[in-house]
Amino acid sequence: MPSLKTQHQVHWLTGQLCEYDKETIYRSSITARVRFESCLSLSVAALIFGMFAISDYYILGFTWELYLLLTMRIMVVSLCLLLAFIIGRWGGYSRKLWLHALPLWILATGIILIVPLRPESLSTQVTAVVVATMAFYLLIPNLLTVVTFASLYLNIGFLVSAVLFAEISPMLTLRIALLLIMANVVGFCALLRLESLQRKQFALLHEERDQNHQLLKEIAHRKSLETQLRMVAELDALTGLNNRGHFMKLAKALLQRSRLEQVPFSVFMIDVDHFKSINDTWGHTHGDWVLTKIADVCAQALRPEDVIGRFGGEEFVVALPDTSPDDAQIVAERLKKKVAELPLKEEMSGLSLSVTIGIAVTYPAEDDLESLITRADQMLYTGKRNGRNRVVMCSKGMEEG
Ligand SMILES: Nc1nc2c(ncn2[C@@H]2O[C@H](COP(=O)(O)OP(=O)(O)OP(=O)(O)O)[C@@H](O)[C@H]2O)c(=O)[nH]1
Repeated sequence: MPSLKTQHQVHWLTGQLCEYDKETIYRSSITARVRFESCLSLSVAALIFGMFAISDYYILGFTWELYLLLTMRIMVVSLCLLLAFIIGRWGGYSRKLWLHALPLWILATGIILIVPLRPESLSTQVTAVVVATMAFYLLIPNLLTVVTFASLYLNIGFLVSAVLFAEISPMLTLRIALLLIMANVVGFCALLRLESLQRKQFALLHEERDQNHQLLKEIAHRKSLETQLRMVAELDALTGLNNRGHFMKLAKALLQRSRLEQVPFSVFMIDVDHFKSINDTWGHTHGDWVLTKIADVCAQALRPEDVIGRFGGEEFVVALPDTSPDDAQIVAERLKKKVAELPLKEEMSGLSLSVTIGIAVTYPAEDDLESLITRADQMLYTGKRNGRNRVVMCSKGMEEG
């Protein structure tokens, strides 16, 4: 089993997985979370942005600047809420990246536009820009690349706007620039760490899941091999019946149970009559076919609790627990009849297929299996001697019938 040592390459600057396919899978896996969180945080950000209209009123009073600001805020809030709704319904990083970038750029534009309309409250606005920058990086879930560009746009735009409309001194410009750079560096590094950690964790989980999947496949493969091996060891390849060894094992267990339950136990030895001539006349393939058909008849005619085996060649053996001599006779006759009625291949129409069945019954089940089989075999050969196509019974204390 491979160990969990694969290094998951995360890009040092973007925090994204270097393998495109893995990055796509990662983005798809977080789609639902991204939709919900983006929708929520964008809505909150838009509403907070809108609420600053109150301070606009206190600073500007009913002036044309206030109306302009109100119009701008309403547009920004409406657009952001609309985009938050769209992202909540359909947004995901994997394909619609622009959809996630757009609200950040709209918010940034809104913040930049405040400077020319309220140049006297620049210090408050610097704080607002720093807070907005940190919110871009850390609160609104987005890709590092998307956030970085939106944040640079906000910061550079704000600085240029401050120089142009608030006419700040070079020294103040430098101080504000340094403050904004610091906010960006902190935000960028924090998000970079977060992004790469999340992806590494995801990649590890994914790898672990792959390995578990591989392990399950391996287990299933081994189980199927085991089943195949068991079948080879226990079943006859031609007929699918138990082979001799496995039959003996199962039949011994049945005999033991019959002994404990004090019920009769019967054994059939079944031999196909004149089977050699079937082989000689139609070939071994047809002979094999006949054997499989007889095996099917046995399987269908007997109870599920009876154990059937191929004893060798054209000879079958059946163990029937809780079966009295009378019942055994009836079952064997029925079996013989079903074999005789077997529909044969067209070219074998001249064949009258039959079996001879020797039965041995023990009650109480005091004999061992080997001696029961020997007695059934003796009955079988009695049947063969007496003309075949018959059932011959011998039970303990009984003469052959
Ligand atoms: N097609 C085929 N023939 C088999 C198989 N195993 C044994 N035989 C053949 O079965 C034949 C058994 O012949 P015999 O033992 O003379 O028995 P029989 O011809 O059925 O005669 P009776 O049992 O006395 O009625 C032999 O020719 C074997 O080669 C098998 O798996 N497939």
